[in-house]
Amino acid sequence: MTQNELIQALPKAELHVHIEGTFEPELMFAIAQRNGVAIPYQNIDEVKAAYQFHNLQSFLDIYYAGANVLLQQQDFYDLAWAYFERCAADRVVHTEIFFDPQTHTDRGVAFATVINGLQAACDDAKSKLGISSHLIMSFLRHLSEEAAFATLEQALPYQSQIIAVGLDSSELGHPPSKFARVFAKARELGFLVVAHAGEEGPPEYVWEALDVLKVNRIDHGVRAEEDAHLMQRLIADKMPLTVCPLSNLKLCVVNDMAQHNIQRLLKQGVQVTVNSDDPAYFGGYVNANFTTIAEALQLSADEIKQLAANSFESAFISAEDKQYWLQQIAAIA
Ligand SMILES: Nc1ncnc2[nH]cnc12
Ligand SMILES: [Zn+2]
Repeated sequence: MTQNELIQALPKAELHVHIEGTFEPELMFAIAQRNGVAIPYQNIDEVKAAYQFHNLQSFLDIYYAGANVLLQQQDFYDLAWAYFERCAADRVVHTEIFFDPQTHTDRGVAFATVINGLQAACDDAKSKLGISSHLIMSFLRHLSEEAAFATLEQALPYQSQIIAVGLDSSELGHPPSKFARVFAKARELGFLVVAHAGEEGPPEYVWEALDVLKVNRIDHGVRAEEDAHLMQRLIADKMPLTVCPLSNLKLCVVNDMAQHNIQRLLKQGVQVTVNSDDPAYFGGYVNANFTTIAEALQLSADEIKQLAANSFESAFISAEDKQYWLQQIAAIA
């Protein structure tokens, strides 16, 4: 079996994907047209030409603009369904999907419109494609903690459909500690918690995510490598990092995939996983992330299998389900 055949054959879980970041230009045009919303592009080539980023913020500006065309429940359904079809093609059998309610509610779209559309697609993914999923509601960290509290309040009627809360958007200048109280409240209510930390931000932000927010997983976390004590802590706690290689390359977190630290982190015993983050913007879904690092870093078959196994170890699924998928992985030669 070639490396790419192995990657294709392995069952995988995706734990770091923003549903708004799966918005392919073709679907964006179709939804813009049916909703009568103008977009600042004439055609698909113009869209793709605009996707040149030099840091996180330059991406976020374009990402939030793209989300503006999403208005109806059907739009959120179509967005998520298109993503699930990509999962099926990549043998992603379980996915934990971020959505950013504030990106939509701040434009006057009801919370119910967003979550009902996404949930209907999750239900169909289970019944038609056999893909299980969870939703993770992410707070936008460039907005206030008060706004995050208001969003948490809006989510309460849907709590059974939301496994965790997260923290995303512009990292620098918005440390995890800014959201200490709202995360404490979310934990008290029974939500699991995750946070983007150590993508562009320093190791101190990863410490805060661990010690102040008390996260169950760190999203990105690649800058943790700069702090030896933090590395020891992540390893001792078996703290998952949801790493997104193509994202890191496109947002200039790394300059060259051959320099990406995911293999070093793996070798040191950090529980790293491979994820797509915003695949419509960064050039590929889960398997493209795997194949790109496998080639650039010369990953061994065992390392590739370990990364797939880590995705289930790190998922918010039952011990029985973890065991089942780990056995499936072990059975692949
Ligand atoms: N990579 C990323 N970092 C922070 N916020 C995001 N929102 C969508 N993608 C993101
Ligand atoms: Zn992300």
